[in-house]
Amino acid sequence: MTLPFAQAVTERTRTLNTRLCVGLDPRLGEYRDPAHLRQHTLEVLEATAPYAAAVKPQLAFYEALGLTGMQILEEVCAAARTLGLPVILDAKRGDIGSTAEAYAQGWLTGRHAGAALTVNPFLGFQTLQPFVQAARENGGGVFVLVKTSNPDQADLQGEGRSGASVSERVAAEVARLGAEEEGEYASVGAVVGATHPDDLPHFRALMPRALLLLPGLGAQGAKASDLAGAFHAGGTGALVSASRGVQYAAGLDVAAARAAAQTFRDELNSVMP
Ligand SMILES: O=C(O)c1cc(=O)[nH]c(=O)n1[C@@H]1O[C@H](COP(=O)(O)O)[C@@H](O)[C@H]1O
Repeated sequence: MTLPFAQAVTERTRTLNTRLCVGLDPRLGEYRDPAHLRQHTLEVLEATAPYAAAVKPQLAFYEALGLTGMQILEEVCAAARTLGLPVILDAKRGDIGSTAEAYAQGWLTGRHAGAALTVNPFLGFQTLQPFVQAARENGGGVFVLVKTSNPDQADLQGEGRSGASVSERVAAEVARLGAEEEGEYASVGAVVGATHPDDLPHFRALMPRALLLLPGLGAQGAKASDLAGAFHAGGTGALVSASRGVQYAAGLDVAAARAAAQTFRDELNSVMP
């Protein structure tokens, strides 16, 4: 039987001793044509899979190629499933409830059952419900944007008049949703940028049963050695993702992508609590 997303990730972290999430964000400008992009992306996926606890295709790069891109995305997801790799669909979706239902149907059910989706809570906490429900019913997961990795996140995510930042209010909702579920980690996780290492223990404590997704390793400047605060004892509870830093570690060299994934994995392992 297939494990639900959060358990599948945690199981893979323990079995393979890795908490790296390989991001697959293929940029057409790096390639001769979409066929070349497809081939390289699938090669990077296969080469880095042994070092990865999960894989995270960013939908924007596939959507940018229209129908061809969507076909490539489906192939990437199917290849990941064949390799036993949990898939995080990075789409940052969010909309009023009835529209959210359609997004949830498209990305968390059917062929994408068991996958996780990044979701944007900006329209209100009720709008998270269709995603959470679809994830729970289909053994999937959601990662709610709590504190994103970009420098200008504080425009909206910083402290407001109540004293609690928007990030902290979203974190409280993630914790509340997680508390509704049984098991070690809940289906509702959270994005917290790896670029905010000093904040990680705080958010870890605010969302004790959430799987945290930490983007920003490599290209955005985050360092594996600063990220221990996101993990629980035993080195579970978080995934650290790098996209450009793996896929384009040295141009299109697939061996370099594999080596970069291995190095990130080892650097993370060396600081685990
Ligand atoms: O949800 C995400 O994964 C995400 C959240 C965030 O706060 N910052 C962030 O960079 N990301 C995604 O993580 C990836 C980062 O790519 P690299 O900077 O190349 O590793 C991109 O696909 C981003 O969309």
